[in-house]
Amino acid sequence: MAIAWSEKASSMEVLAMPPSLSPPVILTQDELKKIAAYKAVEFVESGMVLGLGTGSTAKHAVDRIGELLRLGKLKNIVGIPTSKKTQEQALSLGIPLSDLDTHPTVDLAIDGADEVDPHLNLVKGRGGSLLREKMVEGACKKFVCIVDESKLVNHLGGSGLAMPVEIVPFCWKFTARKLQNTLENSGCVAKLRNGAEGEPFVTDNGNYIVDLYLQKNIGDLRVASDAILRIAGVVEHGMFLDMATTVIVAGELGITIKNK
Ligand SMILES: O=C[C@H](O)[C@H](O)[C@H](O)COP(=O)(O)O
Repeated sequence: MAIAWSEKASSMEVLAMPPSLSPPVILTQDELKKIAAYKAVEFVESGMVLGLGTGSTAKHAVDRIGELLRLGKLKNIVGIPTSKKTQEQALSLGIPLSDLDTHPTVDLAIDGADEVDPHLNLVKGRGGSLLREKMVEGACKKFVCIVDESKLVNHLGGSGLAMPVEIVPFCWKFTARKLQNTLENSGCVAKLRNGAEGEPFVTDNGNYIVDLYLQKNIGDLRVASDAILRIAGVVEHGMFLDMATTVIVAGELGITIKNK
């Protein structure tokens, strides 16, 4: 399956696992995430402004950057975190932080994804951080996405899991209904995301998330994106179209690097 997906690569490199991790050792999903993350950090150079992603995969990359800084192997790094959680992690590791107001151009961002299609389009935001991620990764010269092979899909929405949309809390049911109606040809079901104790999940920006579940292919992604963004009440959606410049996939056969 991974090979069929790789055939769409504009440029692709398949790397063998390090000897210590070669089959028949069965790696956990978290170990695969860590392998992808460490590979991505090899792209980091001293003096860079870095977008620091959010989620269980990006966490490994942030840990590694902190470690290399501590060892003196990286110097003069400035990180721009994509969530409050990543901000806390980076601060705890002593990574100097900034923001897009001060550094409007980011050299490199490293972040995970929930889905990756054969054209390197992504679904992001199942952790709720899609807005800040899209702002930071949209300001990057290079965006390296890191995933384990379970994230590969034939088309966005193809996992059957959530396609997140950040919306304002005001009259959220109205906005959720509009979203569902807009994507009705895809058999869309829109559900408000709940957090702890059944309360609505609230993003770092004070907004809600509506998760879209699509029973059919969404079709033209640009058309769907534009239609979603035209709905008043929508802040941003989790489709990251043409944003990743590189995707690093860690799987049981090794690491695959796909470049745009
Ligand atoms: O909002 C969360 C982010 O978009 C994450 O990058 C995405 O959900 C992937 O997270 P994970 O690496 O934990 O699977």
